[in-house]
Amino acid sequence: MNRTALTIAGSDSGGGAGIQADLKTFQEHLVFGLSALTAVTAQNTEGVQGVYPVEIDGLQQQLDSVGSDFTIDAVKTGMLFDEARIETVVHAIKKFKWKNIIVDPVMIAKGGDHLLTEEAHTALLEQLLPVTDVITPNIPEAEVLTGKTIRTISDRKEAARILHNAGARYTVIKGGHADASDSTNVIDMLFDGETFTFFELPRIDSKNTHGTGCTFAAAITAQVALGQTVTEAVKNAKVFVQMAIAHTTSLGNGFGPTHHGALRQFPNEAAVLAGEVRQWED
Ligand SMILES: Nc1ncnc2c1ncn2[C@@H]1O[C@H](COP(=O)(O)OP(=O)(O)OP(=O)(O)O)[C@@H](O)[C@H]1O
Ligand SMILES: Cc1ncc(COP(=O)(O)O)c(N)n1
Repeated sequence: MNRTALTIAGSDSGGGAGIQADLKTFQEHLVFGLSALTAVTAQNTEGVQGVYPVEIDGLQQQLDSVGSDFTIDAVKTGMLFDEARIETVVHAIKKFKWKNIIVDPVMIAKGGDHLLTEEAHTALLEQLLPVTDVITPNIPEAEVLTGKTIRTISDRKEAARILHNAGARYTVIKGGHADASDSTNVIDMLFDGETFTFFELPRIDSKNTHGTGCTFAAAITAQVALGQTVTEAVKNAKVFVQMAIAHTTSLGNGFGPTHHGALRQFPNEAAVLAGEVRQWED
């Protein structure tokens, strides 16, 4: 295990999203996980009970500690909380010349709690996007970042172009949220600035989807750290998260976490699933 990935995100005490989802996902890929916490959340499957941002000095020192000591193969950002923390993260990315920056623009937890202040949206667009390799918004996040309503695939394409023009080399607009074009399948769309690539698998009817966005972006990060192309990374991450949703064991009383170890536990099923991903370009 000689590849490393750094997650810069919030802690989810419930273990299904945030730093915990990221580190579990890195470990499942045999990538050594490093972390810098932006905030501590008191959270479970029923919601977010409290948000406690880490002091800016504390965040900066974590980034300096890992950046000055480790070679980092890929970096993932999740909950960044506010503009000051975004600036601190962008400063570290530039200072340590980190490459392979995967940005999950986490804004609102499933229960509706804000994990990023509204004032920080501009900082995300103007400061973080120019250093971003892959951004992975869900549909509501893509709508906020682009100011466009997204209902159709063609709306999604337009949003991806806007995010590309804002600096993201690759944009993945995920389809977990209401996808008018097809409700029995979930389509994730990748844009590299020229080509749109679509990845489709059946929608799983489950309420245990807490942390799917974090897990998906962390799997992309791990795959990229291992040297995969972004296209392969997105496809493999989709299989990883599909397995994780398919094998949840309802933990907690609300929206339960996914099973991060499912692909390892059921390798034959995962191999079959990998062959079932419908992938096409446009
Ligand atoms: N019910 C589902 N069945 C199958 N795949 C799903 C389902 N929900 C989400 N996914 C997949 O999980 C990943 C995350 O998608 P989603 O759009 O839910 O992101 P998100 O909203 O950021 O996640 P979160 O709800 O954790 O914030 C994508 O790869 C998507 O295809
Ligand atoms: C610390 C932290 N980071 C990210 C999420 C988003 O995950 P979800 O939308 O599945 O609640 C979260 N709930 N908590």
